[in-house]
Amino acid sequence: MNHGIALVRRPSSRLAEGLVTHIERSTVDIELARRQHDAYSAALEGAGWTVRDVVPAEHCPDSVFVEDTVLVCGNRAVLARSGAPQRRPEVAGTESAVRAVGLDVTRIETPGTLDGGDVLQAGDTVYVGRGGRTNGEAIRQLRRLLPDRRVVGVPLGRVLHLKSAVTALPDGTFLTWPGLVDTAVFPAVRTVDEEPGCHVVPLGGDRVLIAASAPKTAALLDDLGFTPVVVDISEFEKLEGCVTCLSVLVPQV
Ligand SMILES: NC(=O)NCCC[C@H](N)C(=O)O
Repeated sequence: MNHGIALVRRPSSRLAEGLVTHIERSTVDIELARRQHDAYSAALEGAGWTVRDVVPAEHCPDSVFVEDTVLVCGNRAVLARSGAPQRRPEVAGTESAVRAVGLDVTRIETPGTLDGGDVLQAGDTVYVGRGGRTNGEAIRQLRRLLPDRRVVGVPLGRVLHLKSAVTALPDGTFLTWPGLVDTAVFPAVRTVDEEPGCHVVPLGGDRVLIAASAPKTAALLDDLGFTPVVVDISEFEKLEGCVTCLSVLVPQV
């Protein structure tokens, strides 16, 4: 079964210089990161996604976190404008990739700032984290760009992105880690026991991508009737990355 296209972007050899905001910097093993990225891509292929590489951006240390550069909603791609100015050059390569896929392209314009990691879609609702990378102006712009969606702003606490704190399961429930975000706006919240456990990517059917650093949550998902697809992304976690941020899924419509 082919679920659609998964955009990924190979790590820059400058990955270790990536931004860290809420955690201590630790040493990144670039060779291990490359192997983990290959395994991540293979996991997507194995779950029925056609993996396409966005042209690498060697001069951008954080470019592997391709999710932050674009929001894909149906046949539309909204190019992001990061609240971290050093990440803005990453968008050009993503623009070429989403145009090649045939998506209709718009963009967040100045003074709006938005990272794709702040956007969580569930049904017709688009939750947008308001924090260090995404501002109210971008949320306003998204409402105009996605008139058929309900756009809900969510104030963030001490966390990089909305999807660092909450993600959605295919059954309509939300996984969260306590204290990072006001969960009152989300229906059917499940609190997990480990921080990386609140980062999941539904891959189609009952498969759910989750990091190896969240074994208790992987067991919970299995117990709830999902099939966890486990990937080790330790080198990306050292830069505040999680399973969501290493790809952009473009489901077949
Ligand atoms: N969506 C994501 O979770 N992105 C992770 C981005 C990590 C990167 N070091 C950054 O601070 O921008």
